[in-house]
Formats: sequence, structure tokens, C-alpha cells
Amino acid sequence: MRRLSPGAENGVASPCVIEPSGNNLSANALYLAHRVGTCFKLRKSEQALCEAAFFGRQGFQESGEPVSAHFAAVEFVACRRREADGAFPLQALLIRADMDPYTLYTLLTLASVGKAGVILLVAPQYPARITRAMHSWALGGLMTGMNFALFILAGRALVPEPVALGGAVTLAIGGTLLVFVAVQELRERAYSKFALLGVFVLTAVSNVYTLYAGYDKLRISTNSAWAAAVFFMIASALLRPAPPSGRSIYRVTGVLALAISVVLAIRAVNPLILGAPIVHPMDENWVQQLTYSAMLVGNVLGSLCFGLIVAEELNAELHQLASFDSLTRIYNRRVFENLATDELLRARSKREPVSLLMIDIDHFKQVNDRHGHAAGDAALVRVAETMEESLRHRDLFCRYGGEEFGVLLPATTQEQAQRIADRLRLATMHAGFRYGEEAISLTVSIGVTCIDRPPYDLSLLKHSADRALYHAKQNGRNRVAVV
Ligand SMILES: Nc1nc2c(ncn2[C@@H]2O[C@H](COP(=O)(O)OP(=O)(O)OP(=O)(O)O)[C@@H](O)[C@H]2O)c(=O)[nH]1
Repeated sequence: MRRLSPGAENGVASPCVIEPSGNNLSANALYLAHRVGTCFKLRKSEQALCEAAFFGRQGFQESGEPVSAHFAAVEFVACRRREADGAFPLQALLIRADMDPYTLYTLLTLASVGKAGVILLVAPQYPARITRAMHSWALGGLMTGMNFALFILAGRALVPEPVALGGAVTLAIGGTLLVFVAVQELRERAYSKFALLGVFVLTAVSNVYTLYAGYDKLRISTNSAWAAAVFFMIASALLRPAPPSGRSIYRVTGVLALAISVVLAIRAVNPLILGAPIVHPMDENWVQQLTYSAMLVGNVLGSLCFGLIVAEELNAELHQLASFDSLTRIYNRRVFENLATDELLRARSKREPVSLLMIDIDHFKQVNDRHGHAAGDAALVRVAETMEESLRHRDLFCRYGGEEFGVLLPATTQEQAQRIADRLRLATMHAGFRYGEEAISLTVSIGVTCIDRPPYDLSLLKHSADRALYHAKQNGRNRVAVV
């Protein structure tokens, strides 16, 4: 008879004794899982129990009462639970899930590779800017996954431990840098590839040096400091400058990145200030556990947040497409008419005057014919820019279609509108457009109308402005006419 103390390793009283007899299906399954070399790495006590059950042995309580292997297995689970109660959250999670760190790493590797695969698969169907960001994100996920895979290989003695330690951290930092790139690409901001490559190379070099010299504390501190800095960069990119209103997902993700950065900073100063020993990734102390908990939670929440950011960006892109003219980037006619109708309602309640300008570029067909269609497009963009610079923030400006623009001027009398129209005309005439080497002379004709009493009706206003524009054209162009 062999005495087995399943909880003894953990200071828990021995619940049962095992000896040959009986059999049990769940214990068999566990044992077979263990034998086929899966990632389920059983503790010695569990292994003995499973072996006992598999080879048909029977358990006895300390009182001498026989128990089935199933009962013994239940006792083991109870022992693990008692062990979990006193453990740090992540460790407790692993114990309750009957997982060892290698199992966790295997699952994280599979999750990272799977996540990258899914992102790469769907990325091409998104707009180019979002696709680029998704590629960077997926590549970052893959690198992070490879980092966990190195730990598994080291655990199975397939890769020398120093190589795994240094390589894993370098890959993790590289993956995190790519997350930063993804955020910058989404927000259409520039970043220096060389600076990021420099951080990556420095991480690799500092790891080789500290591993070679055996400076374990320094290695852990510098690696944690690098990682904290990169997460801080991600947080800043997400939070600053203030994200566009309604995009709270940027704020949530930024705060998450900031929290991870703080945890990593604690780990960086730990060997100097707190003194909790960390030499090996599997060390079980609170700083290490806090770091892994943050990385695990950050990985899951970060993926969710990135998905929501992509959805948000797609929404913004669709809104942009539906609301703005693709060439000049000012409002299209549909949105202009909706906003103008709202503005007229507001003006009616306040009894304020509202003016409308209809603007048409003179002899634009000749611009196309002489300089080509691309030059015509460039001229349209420049005219829109010139006028936008001369207008107030609350004025509504749109491309009505072709080479025709509309401007709604809230709280503006006819005289004021006429002066504004003349300013726009002169600004266009003196703007001095060039297309390549060629100078293009452009003028505009403008029809002005104003309404200061009911009915505040957009189609009436538009009709009057069109008539005024017709007069301006008839009277020789490059002029302002009022109706
Ligand atoms: N390049 C370019 N040309 C455009 C665009 N939209 C409309 N046009 C051109 O604008 C020209 C407008 O010509 P017309 O309506 O005859 O007017 P115009 O030549 O400006 O003459 P007036 O308005 O009478 O002074 C046409 O040749 C259109 O092809 C555009 O998006 N890009």
C-alpha cells in the first residue's frame, strides 16, 4: 500500500490513501491526456493518483475505509480549491482551471495566432487605411504569440532557456511596437520607422548583454521599462490630442494601455525598490502575478477594444463618404440641404435674416479643355479651399454639383451677404492658381439672396439665388448679383 498526500505539497492534510483496485473514467482521461504529452502538465500528486486509477488501484481513507479513485479525484479538486483560495488571482485562476503556466502559454499562443489569422483574413475588405492598421495589429499579435511559444519550447528543453528569455521579451516588445504603429495608422499620424526599429534592436542587444553577463535583475528592469514606455506611447497616441467627440472607445483603450504601462513600471522598479524576487518568468510573487494578470486581461480586452475602434473608424469613414464631396472634402448637396433646413427653422424662431450665395466658376469648360480634366479637378479643390478660408465657422458651405458651390450665411443681412460674396469673388480672382508649370486664371459669378421673414423656405431661397446667379452670368461674369 502506498500513502499519497495530494495536499501535502501545499500544506493541506492528506485526505486519502491509494492502493491497487478499482478504476475510474475521469482519472483515466486525465492520465491519458498526460501520457499523450498534451499541454496538461499534471502535478506529481495528481499524476500518481491518475496512474493509480488507470492501473486499477483503489483508494482508502485514513480511517481505513475504501474509497473509489473517483472520490480521490474529487478530493484532489477540493485540495486545489483550498490552494487557490490563498493564491494571487492569476495563480488562483490557473489552479481552479487546473492549468499550469505552460498550459496558459499554449493557449495564449494559439489565441494570438488565431486572432492574427482572423484579422488578416478579413482585413482586405476594409478601406486601405484600416486594412494597413489591421495588418500591423495582426503582425503584432503574431509576434506576441511567438513570445509565448518560446517559453513553451524552453519548458520542453527544445530551446535553451536564455535564448527563450531574451527572444520572448524582444518579440513581445516588437509586437507591442506594432500595436503602436496600428494606432498611428488608424489616426493617420506619422511615426518614425527608424526610431521604432531602434527600440526593437536596443531591446534585443540589452537582452543579449544582460543574459550573457548574468545581470538578471537589470534585464528584468530594463525589459519592463521598455515595455512600460511602449505602452505609454500607445496610451498617448490614443488619448492625445483629445479623441473626436463620441469616440469614447479611444479613451477606454487609452486608459487600459496606461494601466498596463503603470504595472510594467512597477515591475521595472521592483528589484530596486520593492525587492520581490523575480528571476524567472514562472516565479510566483505578487509583482510577477500582477504583470501576467495585466498582460492576460490586457490581451483579451485590448483585442476587443481594437475591434471596436475598427468598427468606429469604419462608421466615421462611411459618415464621411455619405456627407462630404469626395473631391473637395466639403459638404455634399444632400447634407447641405438638411443642415440648411435646420438653420432656417432656427432663424424662423429667432426672426433672424439668412442669406444664400450660389457660386459658379466662369468658363470652367475651357479650363478642362485647355489644361485637362486633372487640372480642372485641382482647380475645383483650390477654389473650395480659398472660399472655405474666407468663411466663418458657422457658415454652411457645399459643392452643389459640377463647378457650382452654395453658401448659407446664418444671421446675415443682404448687404452683409453681398460684401461677403464680393470678398469671395476677389479672393478667387487673386488666388493665382497653378497646375504644374501652368498658371490658371479663374473667376466666379455669385448670386445673392436673403430671407428675413416667413416662409423660411429653402427651395424659395435657392430659386432666388439661382436667378441672381443667372443675372451675374448674363451681365458679363466675374461679378455679384442680388435678387
Ligand atoms: N474637372 C472637372 N470638371 C468638371 C467637374 N464637374 C463638372 N465639370 C465641368 O465643368 C464644366 C461646366 O461647363 P458649363 O456648364 O458649360 O459652364 P462653364 O464652362 O463654366 O461656363 P459658364 O458657367 O457659363 O461660365 C463642364 O465642362 C463639366 O465637364 C469635375 O468634377 N471636375
